[in-house]
Amino acid sequence: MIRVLVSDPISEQGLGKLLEADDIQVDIKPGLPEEELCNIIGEFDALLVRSQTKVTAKMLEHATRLRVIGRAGVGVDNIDVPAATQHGIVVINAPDGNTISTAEHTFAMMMAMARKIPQAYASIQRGEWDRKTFVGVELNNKVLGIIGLGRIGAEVAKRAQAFGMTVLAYDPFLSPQRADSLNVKQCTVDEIVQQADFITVHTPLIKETKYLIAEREFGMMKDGVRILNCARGGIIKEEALIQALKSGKVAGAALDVFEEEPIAKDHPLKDFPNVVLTPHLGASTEEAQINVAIDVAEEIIKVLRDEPFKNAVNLPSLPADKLRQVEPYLVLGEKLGKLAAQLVDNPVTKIEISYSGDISQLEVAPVTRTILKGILSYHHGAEVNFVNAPLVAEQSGIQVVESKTGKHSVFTNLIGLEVTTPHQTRRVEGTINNGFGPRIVRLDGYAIDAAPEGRMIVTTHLDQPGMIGRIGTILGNGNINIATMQVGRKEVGGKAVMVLGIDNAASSEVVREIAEIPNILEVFHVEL
Ligand SMILES: NC(=O)c1ccc[n+]([C@@H]2O[C@H](COP(=O)([O-])OP(=O)(O)OC[C@H]3O[C@@H](n4cnc5c(N)ncnc54)[C@H](O)[C@@H]3O)[C@@H](O)[C@H]2O)c1
Ligand SMILES: O=C(O)CC[C@@H](O)C(=O)O
Repeated sequence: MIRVLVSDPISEQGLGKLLEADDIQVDIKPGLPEEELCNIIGEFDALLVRSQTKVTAKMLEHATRLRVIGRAGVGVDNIDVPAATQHGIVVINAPDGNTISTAEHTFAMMMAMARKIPQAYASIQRGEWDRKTFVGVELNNKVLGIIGLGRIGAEVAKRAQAFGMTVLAYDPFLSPQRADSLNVKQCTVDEIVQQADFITVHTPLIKETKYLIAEREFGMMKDGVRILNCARGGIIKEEALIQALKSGKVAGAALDVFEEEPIAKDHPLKDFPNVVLTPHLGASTEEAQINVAIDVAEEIIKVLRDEPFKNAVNLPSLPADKLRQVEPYLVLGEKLGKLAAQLVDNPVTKIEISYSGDISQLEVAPVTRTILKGILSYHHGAEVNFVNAPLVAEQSGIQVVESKTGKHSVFTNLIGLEVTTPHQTRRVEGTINNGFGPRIVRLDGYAIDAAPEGRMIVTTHLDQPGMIGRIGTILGNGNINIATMQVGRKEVGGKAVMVLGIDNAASSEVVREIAEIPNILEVFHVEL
């Protein structure tokens, strides 16, 4: 039985598909302390979290069965993603489900700050009727600077234009076409901070965005600027904001997120009458919580059932149609990797992968991963998988070179794989042959045609009369049936390659006997 642990409060309505699956048992245990999570995590195949559970490297040390961590939301900063990758655990998120909620919350915060609504409400609650203190500003004709124009930033831009604002935007991945289609003016961060009346950030919190807005940027801003953060605490430096509020440079701030959450009871930001604070509520709508739970539950089921999934944050993301196009090559790639690994000694120092013909037009990153997995799992064991194979290669100091060439002179599609160790370089090539599926078509440049499956005896030898017969006799004496045979050579009497498909495993004794035949150069017992 597949077991899933839900360790944060997540909409049960959204989790429907997981809860209804016959082969999946779901344990809902929100709020467990780290110690207890460490004790039980080893029993689960999947972990589903929101933002409270901290998925630490320490916890992952105990997660011996875990295949996937699902985050019901966008930000994965509560998950140690590098540690998950190291353990070969897929991390998926639900990036779309709370976009509108967070964009609307940003807007609610902007309006609340501009019109001092929370302060006016608090005054009414105190029994006052004060119509002088709470004079606000209009959004109309103001300049809004958006830093980070992804899903949420773009929705904020649309709403701002409906309110008559001019929108400036900075995002390193913003194309001029996208900027045009969203009717925003592309600017640098410096231009934004100098020109905007309102500034809002919608980036993830990463090395490049930590303290993106700090003392220097506040110093460049217009007097009376208003600041919003509904993304992550730490993109705007709180200490610098506090100083800018004190000096009067900043006329208002609206914050949903903080450098430390929950904020301290005596947090200085609470003391400013012109600051509006909410406790990380951007995604807190009924709709968003159902949406993210549905999205993440569906994705977790796909990962657990080995079906294609799309929202992994530690894998190259590929739309489903593109993934379908490369699917046949995934099997071929892994088999070529396994074959090459069994034909070379250790340590592997370089892996060169070339894609020719049809496949060179496709997104090959997943194929490269399966090739690396095929090679590395032979030496590193089951802990190497699709998720961590590139990392294991890097950590092992293996140089990985990927290239694409156009049409191939012989094959409509071809994957070439060259594996180098300090003592040798070996090249295997494979194709997808319409009607015949994956085929190994060359070994060290010798033409062969073999299905990459089952057990094989692979030899290199000198092409001389009687070689095939002698090998056949040894295998026959060992009660090993030959299912298929392929011999490739370049010239009569020269070096040749033989690939024998065999029905049962050959003992090391049998392999040694073959190796002792005169003019046998190498013999390998291969299992694919
Ligand atoms: N308050 C909440 O409850 C809440 C809810 C959802 C999301 N969020 C936060 O909002 C963030 C944005 O969410 P999204 O769905 O729009 O994500 P997204 O990935 O669609 O957009 C993020 C954008 O930031 C841009 N970016 C990256 N580095 C940048 C940099 N150095 N400078 C400027 N832009 C940069 C990216 O190119 C991308 O376009 C999330 O990372 C999450 O932390 C908060
Ligand atoms: O789970 C939440 O409510 C916060 C979600 C939000 O910060 C996110 O990154 O998706």
